[in-house]
Amino acid sequence: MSLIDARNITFGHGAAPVLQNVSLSLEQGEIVTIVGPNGSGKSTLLRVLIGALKAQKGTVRQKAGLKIGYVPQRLHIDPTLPITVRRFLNLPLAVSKTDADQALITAGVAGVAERQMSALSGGQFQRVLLARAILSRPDILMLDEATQGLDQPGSASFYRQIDAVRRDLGCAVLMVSHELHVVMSASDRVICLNGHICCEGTPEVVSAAPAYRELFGTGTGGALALYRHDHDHGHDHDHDHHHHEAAE
Ligand SMILES: Nc1ncnc2c1ncn2[C@@H]1O[C@H](COP(=O)(O)OP(=O)(O)OP(=O)(O)O)[C@@H](O)[C@H]1O
Repeated sequence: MSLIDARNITFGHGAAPVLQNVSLSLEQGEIVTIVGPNGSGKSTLLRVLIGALKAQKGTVRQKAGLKIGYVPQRLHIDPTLPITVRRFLNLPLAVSKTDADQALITAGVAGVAERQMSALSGGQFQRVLLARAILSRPDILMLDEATQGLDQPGSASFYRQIDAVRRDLGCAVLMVSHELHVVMSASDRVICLNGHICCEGTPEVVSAAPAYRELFGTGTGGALALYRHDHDHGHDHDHDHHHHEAAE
């Protein structure tokens, strides 16, 4: 079965629904990106999927024993509170020194273990969060706008790291992002969310879809073609859209 399978999710923080009839499933090893405007329910959807929020309608089924490594959108650490990277990695569960060091290597920040969290650059900080998520040996890595505050080379490099981590752990990746061209190029599947799912499919299919263009314009087409790494294999999970032409 799928790692996670959400069907017809409806959720509201108050009276007005934020998510309406959203269905999504994730298969082993896939990289799926959720894009959508501010306030479109992306973070809320991730929190429903991990079980932090309970859907008012619909079901979320997780494969038995599923482990999710969650990298939040923001994590505020009080700068006056001294805490080393190594201590941080031992929260909430103690891990061995070897495992911690290995996770830092996998996340691309070998050697920062004894530094203060407050002394890390934005990119290093996000990689330490990634290392902490890796330590649980997740089946799914979930990243919520994990590259906020990084410049474009910084986030491109972060996403390359994610790809490497996926290969190392063999996990699936579900991420939320605003950076359409960088992220879409690295995804097997893109889901365009605006309270409901507007369109979904391969990056090419989504970027050509009218609903996507209405939300984001057509400006990313060229960049997408540039950044897209070549997939020479077929995607057998293409969706039923009729527009299969690549982005211009
Ligand atoms: N704890 C909460 N209580 C009340 N409303 C909330 C809460 N969290 C989010 N919302 C509202 O739910 C809607 C969706 O928020 P969400 O954070 O899921 O959107 P998002 O797509 O992740 O946005 P962004 O791109 O700005 O991060 C917004 O209108 C937001 O104000």
